[in-house]
Amino acid sequence: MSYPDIVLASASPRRRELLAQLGVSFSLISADIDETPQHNEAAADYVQRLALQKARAGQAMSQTSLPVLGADTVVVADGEILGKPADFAEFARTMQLLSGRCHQVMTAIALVNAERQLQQLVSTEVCFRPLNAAEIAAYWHSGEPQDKAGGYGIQGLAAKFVRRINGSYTAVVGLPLCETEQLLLQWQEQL
Ligand SMILES: Cc1cn([C@H]2C[C@H](O)[C@@H](COP(=O)(O)OP(=O)(O)OP(=O)(O)O)O2)c(=O)[nH]c1=O
Repeated sequence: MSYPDIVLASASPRRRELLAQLGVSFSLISADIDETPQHNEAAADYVQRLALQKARAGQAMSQTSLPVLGADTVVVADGEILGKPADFAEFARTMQLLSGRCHQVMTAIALVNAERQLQQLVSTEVCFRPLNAAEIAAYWHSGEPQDKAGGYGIQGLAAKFVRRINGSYTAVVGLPLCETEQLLLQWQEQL
């Protein structure tokens, strides 16, 4: 079965590259939404709400009848949502939380048009070796952490911090390819 043509509602170069790996034909739209968590919002609810909001915003902006794909990724440690670090202090605190232990990376995807919506949540465990203050500072100055959830990129310099993962590597990078393909096929089947 072939995939539908879609619109990817994302400004993330990682998501663009990952989606291209599937061989899906897609156009891009950048949907800016308010990413503030609601009071006491659980991480799984938050990440699913944002993926859906991105897809809906992309759909409204492009006014397309094609399915629009939105995604959101957060790092979760001790139930706390760790988004993109605003400054070095926040980043250093995040790295201290992640150092020498395992955390969850949650990525939600949503595929929508005016009539339908499909959603999926993917949770992956990532385990870091212990990090020292000097390497945390050096990593910040590399420029890699600033635009990434949890302040790290598993596909980049932070690969050396990762002892093991249990789950979907592509979900950690920002778009779970196995589940995205299944969602696209499910969309086609239901037509
Ligand atoms: C944990 C982790 C996150 N990330 C990235 C994936 C996402 O791009 C980003 C999480 O921020 P998001 O808010 O999910 O996405 P985004 O703002 O980059 O893009 P858009 O909303 O336009 O789709 O962090 C990595 O690249 N590698 C990693 O190991």
